[in-house]
Amino acid sequence: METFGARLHRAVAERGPLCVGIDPHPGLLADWGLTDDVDGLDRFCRTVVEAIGDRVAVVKPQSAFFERFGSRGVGVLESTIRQLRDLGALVLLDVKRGDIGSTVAAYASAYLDPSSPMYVDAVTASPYLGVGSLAPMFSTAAEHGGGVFVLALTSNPEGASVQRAVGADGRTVAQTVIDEISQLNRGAEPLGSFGLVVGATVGETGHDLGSVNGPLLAPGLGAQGGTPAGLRTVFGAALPSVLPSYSREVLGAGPDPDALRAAAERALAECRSALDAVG
Ligand SMILES: O=c1ccn([C@@H]2O[C@H](COP(=O)(O)O)[C@@H](O)[C@H]2O)c(=O)[nH]1
Repeated sequence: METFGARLHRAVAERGPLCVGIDPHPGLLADWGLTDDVDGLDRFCRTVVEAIGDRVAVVKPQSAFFERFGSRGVGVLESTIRQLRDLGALVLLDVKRGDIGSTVAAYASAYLDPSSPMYVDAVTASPYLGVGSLAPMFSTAAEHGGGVFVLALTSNPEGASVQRAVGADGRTVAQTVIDEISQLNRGAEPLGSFGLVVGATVGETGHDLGSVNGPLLAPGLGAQGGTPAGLRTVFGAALPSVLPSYSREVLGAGPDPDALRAAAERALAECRSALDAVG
């Protein structure tokens, strides 16, 4: 079985280093001339899938925007996931789950077990009940070729007060997360399956991201003010492992599928040149 790290490495080689988020904000539904209901949600997602599902390496639906419509919204999420996977995109569900280990095991079955209706290639996870509490996600992901992206230094300004807090051993919370994920990825080739989330907005991190040997998801580009040029400052020598992620910046170009495609292509070109400028 091919690991998530290997599948991601191949997808990025074939389609380029870009993740596009599906975040159907009420304002975007309105801008697209859609109703703020399940039909509008479904139309929005089908348009995004049609425009980019066969060309973007990773697509990241934001679960919150589906959950707000209850079970029918979750139904749209399930069918969006299926359509994206059929078109060859890797699906990273942004759901930021975390809990005590026995409950994390249930989340792992929900998202990372291929027999689940909500099965995706990877999920985002929150480490604030302890990275060790996420162990069932890591083991289920490893068993089925899935991936987990753990929050380390998030793109929002409020994150720093928790993530940069210093523990008894002198390391920040973020560095503890970085170290534990690096340990999980040790020796993996061509890339580990366990990633980190590090916002494109955080500036120079003062943290060691060089030994992670896994993907570094960089949200916060575009709408939150992060820029491709700024990625070098944030990631330094770890730049080759970065997976830049845009949602509103690309989605705002819709509803015309050609315009959405063009926005994704523009984002990819800018990220490629920023990432290629290493060294
Ligand atoms: O640190 C983080 C972690 C996750 N996100 C999520 O990414 C998108 C960003 O959307 P934009 O429209 O590109 O701002 C959204 O789903 C967030 O929940 C993040 O922004 N920062």
